Amino acid sequence: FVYLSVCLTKLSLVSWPFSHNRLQNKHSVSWDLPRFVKVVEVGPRDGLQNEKNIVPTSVKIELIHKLVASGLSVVEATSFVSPRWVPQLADAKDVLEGIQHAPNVRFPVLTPNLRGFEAAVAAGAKEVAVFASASESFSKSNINCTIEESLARYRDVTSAAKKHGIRIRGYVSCVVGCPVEGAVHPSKVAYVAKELYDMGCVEISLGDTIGVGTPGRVVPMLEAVMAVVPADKLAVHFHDTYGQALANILVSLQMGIGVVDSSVSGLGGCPYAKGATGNVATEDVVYMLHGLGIETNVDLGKLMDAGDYICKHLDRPSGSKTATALCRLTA
Ligand SMILES: CC(C)(COP(=O)([O-])OP(=O)([O-])OC[C@H]1O[C@@H](n2cnc3c(N)ncnc32)[C@H](O)[C@@H]1OP(=O)([O-])[O-])[C@@H](O)C(=O)NCCC(=O)NCCSC(=O)C[C@@](C)(O)CC(=O)[O-]
Repeated sequence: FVYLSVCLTKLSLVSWPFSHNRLQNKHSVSWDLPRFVKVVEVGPRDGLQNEKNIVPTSVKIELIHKLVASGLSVVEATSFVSPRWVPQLADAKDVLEGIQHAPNVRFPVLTPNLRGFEAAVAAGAKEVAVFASASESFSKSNINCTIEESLARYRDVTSAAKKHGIRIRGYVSCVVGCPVEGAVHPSKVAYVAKELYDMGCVEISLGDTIGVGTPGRVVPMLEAVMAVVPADKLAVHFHDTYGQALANILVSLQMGIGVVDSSVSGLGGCPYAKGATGNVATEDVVYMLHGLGIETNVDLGKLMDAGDYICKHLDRPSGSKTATALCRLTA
């Protein structure tokens, strides 16, 4: 009986979407949620970049294929950064050349400078991402330059990308807090986001790199950014260090965001952000979105298969609460 009632509760949570209209409230945050959310899977890049033991290229490629098989249409594959800075991703060229490219699936890769961009294009990249920071200290520790220097580099990358017809995404890190400077003012985030948007980034992903944000801090940050960049050009990227990521995603959706970054099994952490844990788990995000009646085109079972594959390889339990709970139910 206990088993049955747990299953029924689970089913009811998954299959009875919220009535969007019934839940209107009086405040600025609305229950008018999007019908579809694009989930950007960053596990193979953000998830693996911090792993000490080198993951074989073949395992990275198989992981990417499993993620695609689950229905994800954007999988960030790797980074063309200095192998001295991120040894785990030194096989970027082999990963990008080894994956099976499908017509409706995009595989963006991180490029910190023109050199990385050129290497990515030579390996077949059709989409790249540049990554700036809203915090001066984090910019220094992550890419060894000031915010302004990074923006100058990215102007070179974006103009080269335009010539090649390559889609370009921009990240802003430390949108709520910085591991060195503490709280980051929303105006700094808005400034960097607008610069990236103006230079031609078609989507700006706002990263709570160390996962310190709460909805109370995320809402004013988004308000500041949305005053200068349209909401439909924004994505959110939460790490789950303090267990706030799903709450932060929910308020972001309520404010009109329709793109969410996440990492299978909650893998991740930035090598240059001490103490930061993984991204919010994709399985948890998909479970919440489906529970809200929001479509993602992602098959949760197949996604869990991808998570299981990489967790077995890394010899660690999944960081996804959803995957853990559903595995227990079926054990
Ligand atoms: C930007 C640099 C290269 C500057 O690094 P540098 O040391 O200042 O620059 P450099 O020009 O002196 O280059 C150092 C070495 O790297 C080489 N190099 C130079 N560029 C490249 C390249 N593209 N690809 C391959 N190699 C490269 C270069 O040739 C040289 O080689 P060496 O002479 O020592 O043999 C370095 O700091 C770097 O690679 N940083 C990347 C760090 C990184 O990937 N961090 C994690 C990203 S996660 C993040 O930012 C947050 C995000 C996006 O996930 C969102 C969030 O969570 O909030």
